[in-house]
Amino acid sequence: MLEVNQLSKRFEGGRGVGELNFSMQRGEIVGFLGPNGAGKTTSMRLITGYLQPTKGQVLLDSISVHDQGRRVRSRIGYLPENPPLYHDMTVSGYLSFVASLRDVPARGQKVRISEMISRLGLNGRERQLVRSLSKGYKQRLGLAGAIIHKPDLLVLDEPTSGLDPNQILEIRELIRELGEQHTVLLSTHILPEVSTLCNRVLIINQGKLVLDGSPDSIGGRGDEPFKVVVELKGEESRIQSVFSAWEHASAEVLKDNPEAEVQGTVRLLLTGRSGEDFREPLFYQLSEAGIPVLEMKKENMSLEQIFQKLTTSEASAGLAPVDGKEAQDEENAGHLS
Ligand SMILES: Nc1ncnc2c1ncn2[C@@H]1O[C@H](COP(=O)(O)OP(=O)(O)OP(=O)(O)O)[C@@H](O)[C@H]1O
Repeated sequence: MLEVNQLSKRFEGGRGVGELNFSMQRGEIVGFLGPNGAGKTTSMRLITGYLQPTKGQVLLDSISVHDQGRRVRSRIGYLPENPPLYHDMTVSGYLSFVASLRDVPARGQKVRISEMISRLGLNGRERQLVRSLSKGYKQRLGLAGAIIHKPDLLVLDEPTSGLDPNQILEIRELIRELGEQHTVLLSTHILPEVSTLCNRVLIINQGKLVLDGSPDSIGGRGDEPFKVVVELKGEESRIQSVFSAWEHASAEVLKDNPEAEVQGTVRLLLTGRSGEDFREPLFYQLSEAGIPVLEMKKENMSLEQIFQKLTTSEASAGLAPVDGKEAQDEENAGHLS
């Protein structure tokens, strides 16, 4: 549905975004992550046609967002980080203003506005001035304005930023619902938000895309050693001897359970080679040695760990492709040349 090809924007000082390549299928909710200044807002403004690229193109169902602006933009809804709300308007006044701006046919406007009001939980606030709305309700109103023209693609720039925990949950729930009818690209700093809402994650760092994958698959990236944590019953010295020369993995005793000695249990972290799942030989090794297994768990890197790894100074060095998609040219990492 959305194709982003070689999309670049160069600002003075070499900042901006460089050669972004990714596509989105209808119905996906894609999380767009990156540290401050990585290029999320710039990318979103390029994708929505609010900013002209220095190079590259954005196609919505094969139509260029930049060449056929008005025609394509009517199919995109954009909620900027600070939605431009007019504070002296009422809630319904604002929605009717946006509806006209977005070419919602005059005949259907009233119905559409009342649909938006009930869909976004703004009932009872129709005549309230925008300036007197709480931040959470302003965000709801911004979202209502972004979808009033029934866009296919919804682009949300940090939609939960500055909200309190209850408002965050409410807006997240709304986004989840919107994701049932719209394709959503969503930038955020809140990593659990991505895990709970999105079926795909893009990570951008210093203007470059450094990861593209599903939240589940990126935890088990192919370039990481295969790791398993086991909880075993028995004496530590005997358990260690079982693994002292084991061919599949090295073992390290974890001292994270103060009750372990009293319980007569040992927790081990086993680290093997990347891509080699040794759980089956592990089972036979332990059963041969007569050591009961209380728990066995494959260790995946958390999204937080991956984010940190990809966006710190050694960012993007040695990245493996995820979900068959190559991370972008590592030589280009850093500021754009
Ligand atoms: N209009 C502009 N003129 C010059 N430089 C700009 C402009 N807009 C953005 N930049 C620079 O481009 C880079 C990317 O900025 P951008 O706002 O896209 O990052 P971001 O990932 O959205 O950051 P944040 O999470 O802090 O909102 C930054 O280095 C920023 O200073």
